[in-house]
Amino acid sequence: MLHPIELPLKIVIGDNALRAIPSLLEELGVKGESIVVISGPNVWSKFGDRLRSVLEDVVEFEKLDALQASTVYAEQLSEEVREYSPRLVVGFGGGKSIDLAKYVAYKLHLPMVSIPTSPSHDGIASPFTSLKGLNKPFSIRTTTPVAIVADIDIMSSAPIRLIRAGAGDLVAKLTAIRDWRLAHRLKGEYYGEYAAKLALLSAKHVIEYAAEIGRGAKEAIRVLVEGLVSSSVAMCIAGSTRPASGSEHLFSHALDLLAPGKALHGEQVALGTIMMMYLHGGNWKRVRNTLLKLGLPVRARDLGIEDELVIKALTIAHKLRPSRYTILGETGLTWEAAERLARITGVID
Ligand SMILES: NC(=O)C1=CN([C@@H]2O[C@H](COP(=O)(O)OP(=O)(O)OC[C@H]3O[C@@H](n4cnc5c(N)ncnc54)[C@H](OP(=O)(O)O)[C@@H]3O)[C@@H](O)[C@H]2O)C=CC1
Ligand SMILES: O=C(CO)COP(=O)(O)O
Ligand SMILES: [Zn+2]
Repeated sequence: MLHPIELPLKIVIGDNALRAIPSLLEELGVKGESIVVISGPNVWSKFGDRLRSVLEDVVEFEKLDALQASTVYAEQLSEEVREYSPRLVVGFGGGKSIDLAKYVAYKLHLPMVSIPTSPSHDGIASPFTSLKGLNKPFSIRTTTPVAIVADIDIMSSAPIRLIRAGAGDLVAKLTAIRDWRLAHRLKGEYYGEYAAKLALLSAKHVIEYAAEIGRGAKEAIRVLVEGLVSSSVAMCIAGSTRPASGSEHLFSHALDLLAPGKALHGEQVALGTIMMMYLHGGNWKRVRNTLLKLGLPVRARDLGIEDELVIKALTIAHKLRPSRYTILGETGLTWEAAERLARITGVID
């Protein structure tokens, strides 16, 4: 079977990285052309002027609102963008804006540039998009950003909760990789050792700097962003989210169905990692301590999620993506096993 790998062409990370945009657009052959920027209202009111000042002398641009990460909204936005006949689409903001821009670019067969304003998850350089309203709660493949501009000044000003969530999404690779290896051994699933090692490296990287990231220290945000990019690249190489998403993500997807909007993606997968590490027989206490250092919640209660919902999520998680084998097995956990797991690991009282 062919295994095409699509990688971003250019990744610019650093202080005031927005200044690299004019030359980047020239390299991409869109100087003097029309482009569309998709961005949310908070981000645009905070940083819109900065982006405008680097774009206005180089391209004609239209800014469209990123309001909802849903398929209905993404389809509507695609039709609006089509009317401007742009040569390129930019996503400027958190996960919602980047995901919408990836989807629109995919629908219109356009290149996409990712300009994340928060280090909140590892979709910033990957070809995967999470939208509500799909008939599955997990991401779909859309388009790999042709370039990523990660401005550390802007990203380090994101709310601390978003920063910590991004670190949680990387800690999750500890169990995602174990699940992938298990699926390879038990089910003969393709396993890419290089992609797995790269994803694992991103987790080890944030664990080493957990205290600094937890405080939101600017130098540590760069470490976090590099980890997020590295995990994204692992997904590009694997051709799927397998190196980045295992049973801990299934648990989070189950919570999204049962308790939508309560907690951030990275917070939920981090909580899942404690429990899935216990099931894998690994050092779950070390995972828990890392989350504490990062300032991430280690109890469902601290995320406003009732104990009962945690147990329920654990019992349905295995059904959400039956093609992806994990430590939860094909039949999943009984209510009693799920309750015991959540109690032993301190996720519920
Ligand atoms: N593709 C993938 O692999 C993945 C995608 N996701 C998806 O990403 C989304 C969540 O992303 P997330 O970034 O957590 O949330 P959002 O994109 O919803 O952003 C959260 C809030 O933070 C604001 N914000 C972003 N950056 C800054 C900043 N620097 N300063 C101040 N405010 C800021 C946003 O403003 P505004 O409203 O202006 O945007 C928004 O109000 C979900 O839709 C989730 O499904 C999650 C994991 C993986
Ligand atoms: O969140 C992701 C990787 O961190 C994407 O995973 P899913 O494919 O499970 O949505
Ligand atoms: Zn994730």
